[in-house]
Amino acid sequence: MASIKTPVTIITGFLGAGKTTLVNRILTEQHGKKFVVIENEFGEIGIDDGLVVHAKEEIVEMNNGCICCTVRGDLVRILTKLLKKKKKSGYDGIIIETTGLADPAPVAQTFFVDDFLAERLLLDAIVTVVDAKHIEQHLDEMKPEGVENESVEQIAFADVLLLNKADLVCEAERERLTKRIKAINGTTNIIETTKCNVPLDKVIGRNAFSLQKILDIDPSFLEAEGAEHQHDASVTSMGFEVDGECHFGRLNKWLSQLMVTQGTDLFRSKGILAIQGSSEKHFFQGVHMLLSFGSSADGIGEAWNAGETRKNRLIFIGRNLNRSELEGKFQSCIVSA
Ligand SMILES: Nc1nc2c(ncn2[C@@H]2O[C@H](COP(=O)(O)OP(=O)(O)OP(=O)(O)O)[C@@H](O)[C@H]2O)c(=O)[nH]1
Repeated sequence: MASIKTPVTIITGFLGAGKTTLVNRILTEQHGKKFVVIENEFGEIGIDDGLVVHAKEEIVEMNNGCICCTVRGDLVRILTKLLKKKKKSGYDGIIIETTGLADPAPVAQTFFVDDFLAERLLLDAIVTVVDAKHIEQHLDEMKPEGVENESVEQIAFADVLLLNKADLVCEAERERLTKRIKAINGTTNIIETTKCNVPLDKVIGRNAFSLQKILDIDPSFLEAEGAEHQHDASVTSMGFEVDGECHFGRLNKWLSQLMVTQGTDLFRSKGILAIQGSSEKHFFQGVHMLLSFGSSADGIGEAWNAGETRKNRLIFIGRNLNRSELEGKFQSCIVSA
């Protein structure tokens, strides 16, 4: 007897575009559905678990590599495990948030080349979130020989595309960008958003993924070991964990300076922080030169538990980053006990 397949939505988009913002929207909106979210982060340590809203939904972290290459085996294992406990956990769908540097094609391929998964899962749509303020500089990047431009791939494979951060650009820029996006992907449905404010039925339950469309873009899509995906080695991720509480004034000054002096090369920065005198978990979010702060008091993540060791986790992704300098500067924001 044929059983109904479980829908899967892939949320992709370049670093800082608004993927987690969209996941948070899906997890908080009243839609009566339960989702399992698989979060994949680029780098040695994960931050996003602390940046998703505190929800009943299950969040599965994959932090030891990029979902489109090194940890694809892990993805198959996680999905297989989730399917085996579906009856018990009773979720309606699965959402996969890729890293900002992922090529979505190999992730999508997982649902066609693994027989067990192909029989039970339906790839509903690839939803690409685009940062209207910063995308052009990434589309324009010249990549080394054999390395794909991830931001182009993410747009090319989009079934639904959110042109996000509409608040940061004027209408003329949005029109220019829309033309550029259509030149890469003429069939995607483009929705302009601010903070991914989109009705959920525009992104979930779309049944929009078309295998034929993908085969037109990439004829080797179904070949199990299709074209090897290569990341741009000049883009690196630096993550570190530091115990203790930080001085907000010093931290703010350092990060603000960093965004100004290195904002072009610093694609993404984020961190979960313990701030002196506060029981909330604080976070910062940087996308190039834009920096913002927030805390668990805003409903993102949870406050520190009584007795929990105060630990700061930070990630910086970009080019020409100096680990010891970043770590040293952060250490100088720590208040001695
Ligand atoms: N001004 C503005 N900021 C936004 C918008 N959407 C998201 N942001 C902010 O952009 C930053 C990055 O958003 P995230 O949702 O974490 O982006 P992401 O794509 O998940 O980032 P990575 O997973 O690190 O690649 C956060 O500070 C968001 O609050 C928007 O529409 N307008």
